[in-house]
Amino acid sequence: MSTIHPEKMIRPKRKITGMSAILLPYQADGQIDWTGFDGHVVSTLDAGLTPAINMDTGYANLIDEDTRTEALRRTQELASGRSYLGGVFVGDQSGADFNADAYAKGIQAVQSFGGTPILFQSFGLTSGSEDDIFNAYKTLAQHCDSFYAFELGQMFAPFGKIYSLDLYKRLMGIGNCLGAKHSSLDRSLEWQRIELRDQTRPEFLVLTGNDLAIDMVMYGSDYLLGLSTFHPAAFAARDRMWAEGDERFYQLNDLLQYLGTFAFRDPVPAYKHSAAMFLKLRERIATNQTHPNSPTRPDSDIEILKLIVRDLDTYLETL
Ligand SMILES: CC(=O)N[C@H]1[C@H]([C@H](O)[C@H](O)CO)O[C@](O)(C(=O)O)C[C@@H]1O
Repeated sequence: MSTIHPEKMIRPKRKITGMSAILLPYQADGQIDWTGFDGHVVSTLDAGLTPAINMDTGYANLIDEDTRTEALRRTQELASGRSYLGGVFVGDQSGADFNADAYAKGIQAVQSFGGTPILFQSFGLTSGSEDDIFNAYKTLAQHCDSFYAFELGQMFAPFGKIYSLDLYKRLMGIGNCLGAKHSSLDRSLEWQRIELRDQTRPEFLVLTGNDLAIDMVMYGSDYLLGLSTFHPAAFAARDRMWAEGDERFYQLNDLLQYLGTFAFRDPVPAYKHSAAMFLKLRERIATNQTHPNSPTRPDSDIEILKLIVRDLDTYLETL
């Protein structure tokens, strides 16, 4: 039996840290829409959220080195001193050894543009024993000023791994590891992490990646979501309401959750097309095109997303 009592964990008026995975938009001719990217990074920063670039929403596993670097260069300039996260993705194959050099290179690239690295898992990072995994993070931590870890369920990526609580505790003991994104879609596992964090290192950020349970912030999670890229200002407004004890938090959260449940339905990776459709409807980007190798949604989604845009706009106007 679990010892977790979620009802006792609710943390009213907590200040939420919001991080948002930035969508990489495309033009009709298949080129990257850098103007749309810039605008989106700026509106995320201006809303008060921390942009996370070169994440899954930025097609981390599909883009080339030059694109990754260009995203970093632009974000550094736009952030002008404000903090942002850059994904460090190491593509390898099942059975591969841990490639510390490839991680170090990615970390160095993010840091050279003033970003904070968030380390994607890889086969090489997650396939060994818990001691091996811990030692790998210890090695990588030496290359970082500070960094974030990332746990990903296997339904998302074959190299993903959700760690034992014991290993999670050891990772929290790495001083310059500021937090970890948790993407298991399992509330219990996330509550366990929050509880452990509260007991051992209260300032460590448990960043929910659960777009199907965005209310995890009520219990002590912060977030690094793909969903918040659809409407950074709405997320920021919701977070402020929680911090102020404003009961309107709940209705805004409900609207955003409806969007999340729709956009992150099976097949989940097509959420990037949903995001592009939504941002296009909101006239934030020029097209709803995705990376050519990314799965798509049917056009019939657009009518539903239009209703959600309308409901959100109507609600935000009443505030
Ligand atoms: C449910 C979940 O974890 N969603 C997250 C996804 C998946 O982790 C990723 O699609 C797996 O490949 O990644 C993000 O979009 C991202 O980092 O860009 C954030 C989003 O909150």
